[in-house]
Amino acid sequence: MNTLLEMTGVRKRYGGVQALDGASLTAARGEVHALLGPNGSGKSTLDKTLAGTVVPDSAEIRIDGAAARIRGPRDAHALGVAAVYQQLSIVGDLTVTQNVVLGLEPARRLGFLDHRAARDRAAGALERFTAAFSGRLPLDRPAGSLDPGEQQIVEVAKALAREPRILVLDEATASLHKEQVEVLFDVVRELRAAGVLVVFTSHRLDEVFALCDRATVLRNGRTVGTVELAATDEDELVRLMVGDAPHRVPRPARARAVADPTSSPAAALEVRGLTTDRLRDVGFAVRAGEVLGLGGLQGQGQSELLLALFGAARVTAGEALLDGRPLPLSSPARAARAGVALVPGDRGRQGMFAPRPIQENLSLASMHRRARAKLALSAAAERHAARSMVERLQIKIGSLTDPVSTLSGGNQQKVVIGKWLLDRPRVVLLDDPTKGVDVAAKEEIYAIVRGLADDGAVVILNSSDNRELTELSDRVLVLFEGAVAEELSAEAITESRLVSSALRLAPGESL
Ligand SMILES: Nc1ncnc2c1ncn2[C@@H]1O[C@H](COP(=O)(O)OP(=O)(O)OP(=O)(O)O)[C@@H](O)[C@H]1O
Repeated sequence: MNTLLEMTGVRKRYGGVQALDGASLTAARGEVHALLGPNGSGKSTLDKTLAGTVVPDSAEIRIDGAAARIRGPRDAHALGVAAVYQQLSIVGDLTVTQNVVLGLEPARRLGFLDHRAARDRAAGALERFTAAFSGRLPLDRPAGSLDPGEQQIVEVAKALAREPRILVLDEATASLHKEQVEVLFDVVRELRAAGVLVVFTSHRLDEVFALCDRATVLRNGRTVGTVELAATDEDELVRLMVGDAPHRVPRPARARAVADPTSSPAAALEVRGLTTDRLRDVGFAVRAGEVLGLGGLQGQGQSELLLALFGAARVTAGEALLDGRPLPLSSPARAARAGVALVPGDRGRQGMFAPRPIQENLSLASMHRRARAKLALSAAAERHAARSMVERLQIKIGSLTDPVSTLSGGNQQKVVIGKWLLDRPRVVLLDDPTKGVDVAAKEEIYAIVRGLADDGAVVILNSSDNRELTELSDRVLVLFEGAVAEELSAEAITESRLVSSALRLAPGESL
């Protein structure tokens, strides 16, 4: 093997948490190497150690056989390491070009930045995303005006402009549309052919199998093994990731009675003619105990529909009835009081209060309900409820009183989910809930969602993961351009059918 990178004995402690406890990683040039592990196992910390944004307590790093001292991002850049994280670092007010050249040192002429050279360099990096992509990124627009997927692409372009020999992609596909993921993968394959080492972190095992050559698995801050992906399967990987603990909650024979109109009660939630800036005349009915999936290409109004039902979009026409009574669509506070909960996809902005303690975040949703019942929320009750959710979702924390911002990405998302599920809502709106959540916790979340439905809640699920839609939905509405284009009944919900419905609706729109 043509080894390019060797990291051994990497240790990092944050306060009471031993994030890395002697982790190691050995990878070759011209390889796409996956870094896998449950939430909080230390993947991001290892990525950041390599990129110089985390300084480890101890580590031995060799690049191309030579000892490497990485004490900051500049050291990493000098050694040819560039990294892309899920949290964007682009500056919204700067143009795409300015962002891509940020941190590079473009030629200076007579003391001034040579903007043409900078622009050429940015264009060169964006060019790698194939003509289809770069043509769609307006180089002179403020990057803040682009959609999250495009912003993520700018981030990758920024890393490529450094012409790295090691590229770290840490959950870099999380905000991309499927089509954008494909283009990114083509770029990664080109880099591999050119001898670059790509270290790829993702919770999407389908992506890992599609793209990577080998995988190193971390658990509790230690490396538990490195495998050739061609010689392994998903079960083996999951076993390595979660150990011998039972990780798959057996799928209960879900009562399909809800799908049988003759045996089920009338619709609990009825939506009629719902129209907003992005929705056109959306109508459907959901029974209590039913999980309604939302499918289609991403960005066709699925998130908007959930926001509208949560009172967070400007509804210009239409109405929703819950158990025959009008559901207030004018504010999230009123929707929440009526028993509607939204588990948002974008946890950073909508789902939590990052600087506040974990236990407070877990109990915020239920607070108003208890206050209304004139029950004083004792600190002990808050702690007890939070503790049980932490155990159920295996949220990896130091202490319940630590700020949420200290948790790993996937564990933050678990807090957002836990917060709403503690409240036993009547209508549960899930917007890509398990993005970035590890396989074991995903199964636990699925079990909780099914449990809520079995207890009679109305569940509406938007997911970019077709497998998740097939696992959970009793029925799927396929959306296109803000309208319901097709309805798939239980028997028709397969991954291939979901993909073909989405694509068939948008001929020529696959990018
Ligand atoms: N800045 C920080 N302060 C305190 N603790 C931290 C900090 N960053 C990470 N940790 C802790 O270190 C551990 C490892 O976190 P890390 O982000 O590396 O995990 P991960 O494997 O990338 O998780 P995920 O899959 O959820 O992204 C976690 O328990 C996390 O809470």
